Amino acid sequence: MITVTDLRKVYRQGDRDVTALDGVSLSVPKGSIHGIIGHSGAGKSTLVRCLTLLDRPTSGSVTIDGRELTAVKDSEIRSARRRIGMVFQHANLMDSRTAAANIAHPLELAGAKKQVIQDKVSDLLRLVGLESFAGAYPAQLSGGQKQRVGIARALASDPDILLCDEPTSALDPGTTDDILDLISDLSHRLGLTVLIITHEMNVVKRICDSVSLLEAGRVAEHGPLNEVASNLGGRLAKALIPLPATPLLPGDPTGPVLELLLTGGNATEPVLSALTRRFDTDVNVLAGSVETLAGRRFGRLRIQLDVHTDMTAVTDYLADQGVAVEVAA
Ligand SMILES: Nc1ncnc2c1ncn2[C@@H]1O[C@H](COP(=O)(O)OP(=O)(O)OP(=O)(O)O)[C@@H](O)[C@H]1O
Repeated sequence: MITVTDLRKVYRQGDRDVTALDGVSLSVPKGSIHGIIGHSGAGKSTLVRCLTLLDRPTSGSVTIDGRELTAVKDSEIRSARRRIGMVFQHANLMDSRTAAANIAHPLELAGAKKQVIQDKVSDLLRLVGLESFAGAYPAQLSGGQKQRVGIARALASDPDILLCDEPTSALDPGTTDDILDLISDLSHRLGLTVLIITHEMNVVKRICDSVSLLEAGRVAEHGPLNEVASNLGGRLAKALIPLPATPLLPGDPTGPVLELLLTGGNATEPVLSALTRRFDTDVNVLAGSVETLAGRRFGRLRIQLDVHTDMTAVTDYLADQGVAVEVAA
């Protein structure tokens, strides 16, 4: 379990202070996958540096499985870091070492015995699906295979958590999905707690159990995926279930426009035809999107109704049906 409480990091730049993290709190239950999403400059790299003790936070605390990281003495930093497996955007492998020797490296540094290293490395190669690539050099591996070696190396010291910093940003979409599925599978099989830092919503959609939106050093929204996706007005919901813009063109009808969010059961129910029958109104679908997130279906619709429709009655009816409604225009 990872618990971050009121973490602040202020950098001194010339004669002014830059607040990179402004009271970040988050909690990631053991064995789950939490995504941190944010634009450039939001504070993601600073958070990674504070979590890996590359930077000391100005205030606040970080605990991993109950152990306070921020209290670790400088002399204990190296052993504390071994509890955190790091996966980066680029695998940063040593070109002169084979895949197996790259994975062995942290074990050698920790002084493990030769036989222990050999056994562990072959287990790890199997775990990441690279049994037949033990002797391959990085130049002979694809981007996805290199990332698999990087993941195996991160797991070599049996870490309590896996911290992935933009692990798929340099990969093509198919390889991205393979690597994300591998991380998800490892988390489930090993009971590994994973924190994944990304600017790609696809990463959150595919494997995260929960997510935090980082903005200007603060957590703007957070929660389990199905909770944030159910919040019609939320930015995470808009990003998780995006709708294309539908600007009005000359000659378009001018009736009221509604945005609807259908979750769980009602995402598959014929809400629109019920609406048409009940209110004797035409429904014009302007945009729609259906996503399956955390095993649940979410539908988002932008619809336009007949200009004479009783909007209060419609919104009341939809709310009764458990459909979240926002009047867009
Ligand atoms: N060493 C530093 N000294 C001064 N300011 C810094 C330092 N590191 C980061 N910052 C500032 O802190 C803020 C957050 O930066 P950070 O690199 O953590 O964002 P980020 O979300 O990782 O962005 P990106 O996705 O572009 O890497 C920015 O305003 C940045 O200029």
